[in-house]
Amino acid sequence: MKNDKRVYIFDTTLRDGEQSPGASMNTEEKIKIATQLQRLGVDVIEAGFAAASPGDFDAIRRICEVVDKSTVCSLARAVDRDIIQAGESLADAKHKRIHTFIATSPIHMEHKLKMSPEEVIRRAVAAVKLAKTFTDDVEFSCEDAGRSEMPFLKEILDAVIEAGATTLNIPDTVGYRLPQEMGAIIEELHGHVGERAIISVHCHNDLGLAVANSLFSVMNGARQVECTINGLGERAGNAALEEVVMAMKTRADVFEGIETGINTKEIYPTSRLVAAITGIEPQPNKAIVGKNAFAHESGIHQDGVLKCQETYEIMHAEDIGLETNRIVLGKHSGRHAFKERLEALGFDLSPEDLNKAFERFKLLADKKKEIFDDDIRMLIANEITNIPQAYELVGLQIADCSAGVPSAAVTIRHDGEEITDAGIGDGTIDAIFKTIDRISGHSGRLLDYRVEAVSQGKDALAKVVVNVQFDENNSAVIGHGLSIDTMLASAKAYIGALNSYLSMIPSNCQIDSCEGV
Ligand SMILES: CC(=O)SCCNC(=O)CCNC(=O)[C@H](O)C(C)(C)COP(=O)(O)OP(=O)(O)OC[C@H]1O[C@@H](n2cnc3c(N)ncnc32)[C@H](O)[C@@H]1OP(=O)(O)O
Ligand SMILES: CC(C)C(=O)C(=O)O
Ligand SMILES: [Mg+2]
Repeated sequence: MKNDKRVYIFDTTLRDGEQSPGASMNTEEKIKIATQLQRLGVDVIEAGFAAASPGDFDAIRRICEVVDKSTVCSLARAVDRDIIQAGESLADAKHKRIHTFIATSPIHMEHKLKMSPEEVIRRAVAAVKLAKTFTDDVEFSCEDAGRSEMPFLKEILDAVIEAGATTLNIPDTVGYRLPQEMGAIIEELHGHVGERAIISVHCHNDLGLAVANSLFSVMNGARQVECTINGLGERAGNAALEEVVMAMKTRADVFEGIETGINTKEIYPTSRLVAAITGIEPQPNKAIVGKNAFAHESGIHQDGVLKCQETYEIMHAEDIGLETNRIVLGKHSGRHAFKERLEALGFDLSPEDLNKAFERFKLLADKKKEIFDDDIRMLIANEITNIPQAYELVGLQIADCSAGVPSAAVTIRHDGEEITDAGIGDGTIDAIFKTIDRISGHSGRLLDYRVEAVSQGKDALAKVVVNVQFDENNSAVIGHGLSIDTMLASAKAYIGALNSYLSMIPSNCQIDSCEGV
């Protein structure tokens, strides 16, 4: 490791990030992001490419009005017109940088630029000199440095340092390099440049190595890292700022006191803002800012985390500005996590009831991807009640009601015996309720029927509430039913109402003995 400890974070979300297909942002949106990037503590905000369009020029100009701590940077080809526009776009910046670039790899020089290496050096020097007339802070990039020849890189870097460049950026423009290779390139260039300028890296993610390559570069002397929020950027994107920063923080033992100016608690809010504005959501399993990055789904992990967070967490959700980690209840969860969530929701169940509830929870989790708090509340309210379950639904079959007569076959357990019957109705629900009436011998009058979705998603539970009057001398009773299937929830609700009704009448007053009373 080299001695100097400060690594500058150069954010290019508004420039290279905007080069992600579909990520174009308008001026107001860019201002919001720039303001948040400053709050995050980035050292340099690359606000755009002034010559690209009047809109880009205007956005850079406006960003200069609101950003006063971070340096605002404008990108330009090694072309006079671009550099003049970059300089003009930064006129009002408190701290300004012009970033000029030209490709240095044989393939780019020959086929794209159609320039000799000598011409490329001449253009680079002229560009830096012109940029210097606008600001002292000039960055020069050797585009496609990852595929450029080392002697030529050294030659052009010497020339631009002489012309006044203060930061030398070494981009792996096409994401070709492996971490050890990138580290070796940076080590050699850092050794060559010494204290004459800051070495920067700009890694693309074509092989998924942008962050690794950036980290190896830092280990070998790079003191500026160019990166973007959520890893946005041309093609497969750039190195993700949040990953670079959190890797150096979490593995401070390896990075030996390396520091950035980033307030990591602003990482998550910044990520959300960029996702909301660009409409590009990080994948759920994306490191640091993905929806699942601090979520634990399986019972063994949940148990471990509940006992000691560090068993399965190398950093904490709070470090990046998330309120807390997430224990996701689902089919892989165990009793510890389930009990903990019940207690958090205010349920204090006996061990026996907890076991009962856990069994129901597992059955539900087999059918539903994620169990939300509302699902649990309903599950408990519905299943752990003191109402004796005189009748219990065992099975339900309904006939296709798109043509013909709606019908239902219902199996109910009563007094240890399973009874099956079938009936027809004016609709499927009517057929279900009438069949339950036939089996139980109680005839209910449906006063109200309501159905609503509990929790979120396509597989949300259906909650059915019925209000039924089973005899004229008693008031109506409410029944609740919960299932991912609305018909099943309806049958459960109706049977629930029946059980409530039966629990209200004297226990010796069974239907047989009450007949004729
Ligand atoms: C690796 C990167 O991310 S580089 C940055 C990418 N960003 C952008 O391209 C920003 C958006 N770009 C644009 O709006 C346009 O491309 C503009 C305004 C910059 C230029 O548009 P045009 O003048 O129509 O040129 P066009 O884009 O078609 O071609 C690029 C030209 O610039 C030349 N060029 C490319 N890079 C450089 C450079 N760094 N320095 C000098 N010339 C360059 C090319 O050789 C080509 O020149 P030619 O017209 O003589 O063949
Ligand atoms: C303009 C340069 C720095 C760039 O984006 C790249 O080479 O990827
Ligand atoms: Mg780039």
